[in-house]
Amino acid sequence: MLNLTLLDGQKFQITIQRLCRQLIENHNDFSNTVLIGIQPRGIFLAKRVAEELRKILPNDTILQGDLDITFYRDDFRRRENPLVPNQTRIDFIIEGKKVVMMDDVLWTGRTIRAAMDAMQAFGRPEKVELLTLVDRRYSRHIPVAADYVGIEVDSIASQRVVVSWKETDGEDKIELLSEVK
Ligand SMILES: O=P(O)(O)OC[C@H]1O[C@H](OP(=O)(O)OP(=O)(O)O)[C@H](O)[C@@H]1O
Ligand SMILES: O=c1cc[nH]c(=O)[nH]1
Repeated sequence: MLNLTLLDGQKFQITIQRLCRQLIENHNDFSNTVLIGIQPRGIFLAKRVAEELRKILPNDTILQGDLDITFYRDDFRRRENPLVPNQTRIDFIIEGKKVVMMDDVLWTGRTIRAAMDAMQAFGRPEKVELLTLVDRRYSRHIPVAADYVGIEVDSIASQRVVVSWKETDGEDKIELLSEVK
């Protein structure tokens, strides 16, 4: 396996901060905006973004929840091994709110499609946006585009992008993994 580091350390943090500034530019305060991280790995991004926003806007209430999409996946019945669901934790109203969905990687777009379905159970938002840390370009199976992008990566299907987080993995890092034959 060949591991290429695309982003880490201070540059990783600067990218998160830039995404926060872009959110502030578009949303001003966060009184009508909520952040939703997609389980399992989008929640690390959503929590980090929420933490940074709270530092920049200490007087704002930043609402952040976790959305599990397991039962909305289009391959739910096709999997050989049963999928184990994660927790959904949305303890606020999303009806009429601006929702910023977050996931670490955007690839085929199927996770985001499932997230749109899963979110319907919680009401009708005024608007939904998508923030992703890594956009693997030209690989969509579904017409999904992100409104906020950390980095864009050109890659082939056999490669994999892996995002590591300081909180759980010991360091902030985005890697592109390629199989060497
Ligand atoms: O745009 P997509 O093709 O849906 O890929 C993006 C998703 O893939 C990853 O999850 P995971 O490692 O669980 O992959 P999986 O959804 O393919 O199982 C990642 O954390 C995103 O949620
Ligand atoms: O490269 C990829 C593709 C899907 N999901 C990931 O986490 N990485």
